[in-house]
Amino acid sequence: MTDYIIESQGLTKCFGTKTALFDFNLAIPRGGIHAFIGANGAGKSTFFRLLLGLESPTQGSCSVLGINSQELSPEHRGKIGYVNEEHTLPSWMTVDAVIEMQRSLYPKWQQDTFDKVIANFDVGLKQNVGQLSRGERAGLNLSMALAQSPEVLILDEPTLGLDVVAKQAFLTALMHTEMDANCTIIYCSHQMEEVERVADNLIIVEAGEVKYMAAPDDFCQRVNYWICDFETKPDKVKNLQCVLSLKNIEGQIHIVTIDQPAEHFEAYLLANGAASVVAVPVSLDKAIGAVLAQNHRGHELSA
Ligand SMILES: Nc1ncnc2c1ncn2[C@@H]1O[C@H](COP(=O)(O)OP(=O)(O)OP(=O)(O)O)[C@@H](O)[C@H]1O
Repeated sequence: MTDYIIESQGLTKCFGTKTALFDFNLAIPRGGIHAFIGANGAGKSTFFRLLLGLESPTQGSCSVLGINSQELSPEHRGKIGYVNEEHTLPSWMTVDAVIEMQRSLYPKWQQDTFDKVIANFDVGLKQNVGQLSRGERAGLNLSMALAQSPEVLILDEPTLGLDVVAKQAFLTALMHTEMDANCTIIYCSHQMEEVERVADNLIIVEAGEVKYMAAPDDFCQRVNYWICDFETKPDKVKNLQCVLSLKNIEGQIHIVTIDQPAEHFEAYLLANGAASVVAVPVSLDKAIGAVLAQNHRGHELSA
């Protein structure tokens, strides 16, 4: 039987008249890095807050480590790490005092992990936390979260605002530690190059629902990209359900489809006004971009 470390069933969360999550069903197996992807306001952070028991569901339920999120004890919480974009830490304390505080709170604290990860960042132990740069604060936060030896680590936009070097250091530290510690990492980011680099599994959230869950390569294989010459306007093609996007770029029609066998679709295009059809490889970035764009703006056509 699969060991699911995170599960949700029929999870719904409304804020007044706004529905942030609706019938959100998910089962995440233990281990690996699972990337949450979705447009702004899709419901990702709301799901994390429900998972951590910081909010209560309107309907349905979710669990982490096999425990209903509304019933997490301090001991369970000690097995869950959470890092968000704000990297909130007590600004008046010195770095070594914060580390000492964390070390005393987490019985499974691993000093060697902390030392290895913090070595990627230029953090002085005697500095006040408030004096650290954003990247240094992110590094300190990640080092402490990983040293806690969490079974689940939730990273919600952890690299927001970091420069390229700090971002690389963050990702390198994260990937090495994940392999060592075998914890399950939930990684939420809008940065597709990061997702491409770290994710074993993609969870694409759209308007409060789980839309797709697949390994990155499997997801890419479901998406096709076509460049065609049309003699007439491809209006019929535009409205097909499998078409994620259709754009006129310098007189050629670029079409992205999902879950549509390539040979069938090529024949369909040729039978419906295309004079020529060329299939081009799809990057993960493009595949995800097309899925998110569909929900954002609907299909585009300026033919
Ligand atoms: N406390 C709240 N009160 C009212 N509405 C809320 C509250 N928290 C979230 N929402 C709404 O719920 C929806 C989902 O928000 P959420 O923060 O989960 O999105 P997200 O996917 O994390 O977005 P982003 O990528 O922009 O961070 C949004 O429309 C948001 O305005």
